[in-house]
Amino acid sequence: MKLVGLVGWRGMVGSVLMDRMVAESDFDLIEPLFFSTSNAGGKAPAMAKNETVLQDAHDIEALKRCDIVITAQGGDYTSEVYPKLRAAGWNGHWIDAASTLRMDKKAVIVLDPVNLPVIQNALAHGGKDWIGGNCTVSCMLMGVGALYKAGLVEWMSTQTYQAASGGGAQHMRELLTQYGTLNAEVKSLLDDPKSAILEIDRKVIARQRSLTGAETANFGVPLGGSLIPWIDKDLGNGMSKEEWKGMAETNKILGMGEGFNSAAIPVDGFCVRVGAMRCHSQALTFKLKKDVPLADIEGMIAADNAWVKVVPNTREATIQDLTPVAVTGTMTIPVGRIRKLAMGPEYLGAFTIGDQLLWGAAEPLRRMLRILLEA
Ligand SMILES: NC(=O)C1=CN([C@@H]2O[C@H](COP(=O)(O)OP(=O)(O)OC[C@H]3O[C@@H](n4cnc5c(N)ncnc54)[C@H](OP(=O)(O)O)[C@@H]3O)[C@@H](O)[C@H]2O)C=CC1
Ligand SMILES: N[C@@H](CC(=O)OP(=O)(O)O)C(=O)O
Repeated sequence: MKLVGLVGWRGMVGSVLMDRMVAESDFDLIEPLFFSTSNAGGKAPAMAKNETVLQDAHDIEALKRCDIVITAQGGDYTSEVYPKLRAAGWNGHWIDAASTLRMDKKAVIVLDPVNLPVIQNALAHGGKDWIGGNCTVSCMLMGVGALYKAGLVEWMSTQTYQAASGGGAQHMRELLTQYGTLNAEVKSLLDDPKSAILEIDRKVIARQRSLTGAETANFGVPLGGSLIPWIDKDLGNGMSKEEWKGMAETNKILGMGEGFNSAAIPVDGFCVRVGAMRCHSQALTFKLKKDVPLADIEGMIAADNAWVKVVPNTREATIQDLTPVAVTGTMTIPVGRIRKLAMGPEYLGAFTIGDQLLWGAAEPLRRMLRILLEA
């Protein structure tokens, strides 16, 4: 059995990964070796078999024992440990949730329902670095990858509605705490059906504007009852790094190079943080290369993979099935609001949602592990 090192397994992404690995009986196929950055020598979790002691995640010799390392520990860990491990001559497979290595020429961004041929080609050529994509990009391609595979997309514009979980566990806590704070501010007025709504509104905005310090430590500004139209670093050219990833990673996943060559498909738009918990939603506008009947488009999308689900473009189906509340904790990727836009028959609109901890982070890694075990 392959010795598989697991790093970052108790974090938020790592815990979702562990749950999925248990659900899919992946531990039956591997000898797991659990690592920790904070508790080396401690007891490994229940999934451990023969190796029941937590290893030091910075111990290169311990990592070198592994045939495969799968990490959701974060980018700083990858930046520090990966080069040392390779420099020490380790030739194993590195599967990583962090963005650090994504655009490295040797690395493949893994999303096998979309790019299995790219993965297989890299495997055949000795590829060893398998990196999970940006959550927004992965969830989008799980939904509408069919249109790209069919060569139909001239360009795509995205408007995202990204959940607090994308920032990490502390961001989710901060959002909920803010909601609680705002509710407490107007509780007595809410309890009184005769109170004036504009009085409630005035108190809420005053409290939102007075949120400071620990109350906004993670997002920097209030998110509860608001939104933040900037995610990740400022690239200095008017674009956020999250927006840059849309084009760069989409093209790389599809095997079209690093994303900004002349053959690349333009993908651009605005990435916005909203007060959802762990589902990223996005409104998509496509310019197709030709006019394709709507029924054909829906059929193509529905047939693309086992998880995508076309939601009829009706009010009732949309509000029931096309929301973060409906999708959270599920593997389903609904795609709805599919319709031709007023700009012309080649212009297509759609709306899609994905659990950013499942298809957006953990699941592509787990499936890459399976591909390696079955290779
Ligand atoms: N959050 C997201 O949406 C996405 C994240 N990623 C990547 O995954 C990385 C990890 O993200 P995420 O899982 O959110 O990070 P977490 O902060 O939840 O976990 C990272 C590590 O923090 C340590 N840790 C310290 N305190 C705790 C605690 N109380 N509970 C659990 N773990 C704790 C653990 O390391 P140890 O056990 O060694 O102490 C853990 O592995 C990110 O940095 C990013 O690179 C990728 C896609 C999406
Ligand atoms: N940036 C994403 C989360 C994330 O971790 O992305 P990446 O894996 O590209 O760093 C968000 O905030 O929603």
